[in-house]
Amino acid sequence: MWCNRIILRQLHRLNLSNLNGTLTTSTQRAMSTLPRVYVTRQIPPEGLRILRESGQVQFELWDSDDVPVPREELLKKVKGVDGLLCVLTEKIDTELLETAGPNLKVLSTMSVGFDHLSLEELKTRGIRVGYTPDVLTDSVAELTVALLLTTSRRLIEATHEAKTGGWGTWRTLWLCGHELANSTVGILGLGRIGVAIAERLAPFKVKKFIYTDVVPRPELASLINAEYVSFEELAEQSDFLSVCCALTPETKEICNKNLFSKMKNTAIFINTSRGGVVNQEDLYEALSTGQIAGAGLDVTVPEPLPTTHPLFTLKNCVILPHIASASYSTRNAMSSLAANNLLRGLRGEPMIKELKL
Ligand SMILES: O=CC(=O)O
Repeated sequence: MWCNRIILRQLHRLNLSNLNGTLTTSTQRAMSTLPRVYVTRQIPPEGLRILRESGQVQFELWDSDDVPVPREELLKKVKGVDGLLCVLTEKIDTELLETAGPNLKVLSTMSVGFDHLSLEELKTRGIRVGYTPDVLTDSVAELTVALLLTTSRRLIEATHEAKTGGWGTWRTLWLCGHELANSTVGILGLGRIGVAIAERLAPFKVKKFIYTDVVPRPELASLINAEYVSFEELAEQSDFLSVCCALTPETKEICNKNLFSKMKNTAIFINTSRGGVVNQEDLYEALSTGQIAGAGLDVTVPEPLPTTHPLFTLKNCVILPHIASASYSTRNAMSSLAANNLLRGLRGEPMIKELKL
């Protein structure tokens, strides 16, 4: 047994597809009894190393980071697997779970968001779900601050002007934006990320933090001295409104005409959660008519947003390609956590970060 484990670790380090036919029968037999796992993306190296060296699973991988696994291929590969490690581009729905069959007991997503998962279906089937909160909080908060400043101080417009000859003499009101000092910052959905954003914004001399959520979150709010307000008050009072809530049926398109029409016309709207919380037609209307001053979006519907989308025509809309957690250290941490969640789940142990279904 001990010997088999060592051999298996070594084999997993190698590309097994090149070894077919050279494995001894007993090793092949030992391997075929290991839980089968499908990994839907070439995840960062740390997570793959953990899976390989565990000696606990046999896994197949969609070996690309540039192209998501085609749905048809995914459905083929999940048949009979015991575990699945996915990213946010894969829809884990009834069809997929049905195709996977009853062996599937553990799903691990390399994301903090879980709107790509049919939680009800997973619960009904007794499938445990791991995800990757916390390890990305710093990275997402940092990017949110960067996006907020880029949008409010019009940095994209400014570099464009400098590069393309629009930079004439120094002008008194040219490219003026809105500053954080003495402002009110509103947070829609106060969780770990909202707190981390506020902590980073506070040194910019923000006057007041306000937030709204389904219920008050006094413990988190006390960390940043934030006041609980209604949704309407959040809209009316915020100079900067940062969306940090999860996408659920309740929050779908919650940022719509109703919200934008109540906002100040000097306000900046920032979304680093999910594109689905925003009605993009209403946002376009609000931005193009000057109802609000600007928007910074790291997330859209769909992703990628077609380059012909009207939002791309607006100077006061900064759009990033969903990169909030994209730092090397964070993506490796997410990959490790996803791999460890999966392995623990398959061992029947509590995961490091498990969703309560
Ligand atoms: O959007 C990123 C994530 O959910 O991890």
